[in-house]
Amino acid sequence: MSALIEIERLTKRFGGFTAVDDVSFTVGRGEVLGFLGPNGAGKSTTMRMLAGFMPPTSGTARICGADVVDQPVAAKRNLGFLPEGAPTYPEMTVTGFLAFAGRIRGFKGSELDDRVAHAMLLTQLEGVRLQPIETLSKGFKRRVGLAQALLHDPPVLVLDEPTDGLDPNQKHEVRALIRRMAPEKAIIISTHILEEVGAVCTRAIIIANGRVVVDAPPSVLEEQGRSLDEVFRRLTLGATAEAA
Ligand SMILES: Nc1ncnc2c1ncn2[C@@H]1O[C@H](COP(=O)(O)OP(=O)(O)OP(=O)(O)O)[C@@H](O)[C@H]1O
Repeated sequence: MSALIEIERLTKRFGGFTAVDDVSFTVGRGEVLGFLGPNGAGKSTTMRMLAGFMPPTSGTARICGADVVDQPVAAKRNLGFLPEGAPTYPEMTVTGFLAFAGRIRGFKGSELDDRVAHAMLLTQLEGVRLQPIETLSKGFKRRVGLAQALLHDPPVLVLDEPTDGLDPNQKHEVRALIRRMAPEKAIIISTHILEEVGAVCTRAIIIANGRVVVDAPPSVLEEQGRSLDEVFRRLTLGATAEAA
């Protein structure tokens, strides 16, 4: 079976600046891809294009075979996307926002209630279910975004820094949740926490200046006698200095 995520020669230019430069890779079911790179490397821009939030300058992205530009509804049906930052609609309560997201996905009645309750259970949000999102701490806001991404149990998850702002216990919980879901899904997570890659990822891609510089399982990178931290610095320090 073909890969659930297919990115081919994806490129994004902002004026004369190339943020994502000819990036190609695929992710199959059962893979958790760690997407790494220094600040400004192009991770969020790549994820936004894959999620259909930003049109590419050139190249294509497909989710379960559906092109994110030409077949956006089919692509989004199979995608859960956690963008950077906090969920929109800050004045909504947690359940209000998740029910709204569920209705947009076409759920109603008891199925909608069940999906909202299950997503809150997975992300441990029951204690704040009636609180407006704007009054939540950063970590809880992050978990609301994650609950929204999981609501329809999609086969593809694209999670931009899913553990950003979480306390150590919650980081542990979210990593365990990703590992539990992994066999059935294709998952991309971006992170700056290199230990997270060893903990949850089956594969790591490092990008620098918008280009892929490494694509390998974390164990292979570490087998070369270097820690992932060393590999990261060796491959990206030059790139950052060049860009500066
Ligand atoms: N809408 C935009 N207009 C102009 N430049 C942009 C826009 N969005 C992103 N960029 C630039 O593209 C580059 C890549 O940004 P991106 O947010 O994808 O990086 P990142 O790898 O996710 O970084 P970080 O680790 O800091 O989140 C940066 O130089 C950024 O300033």
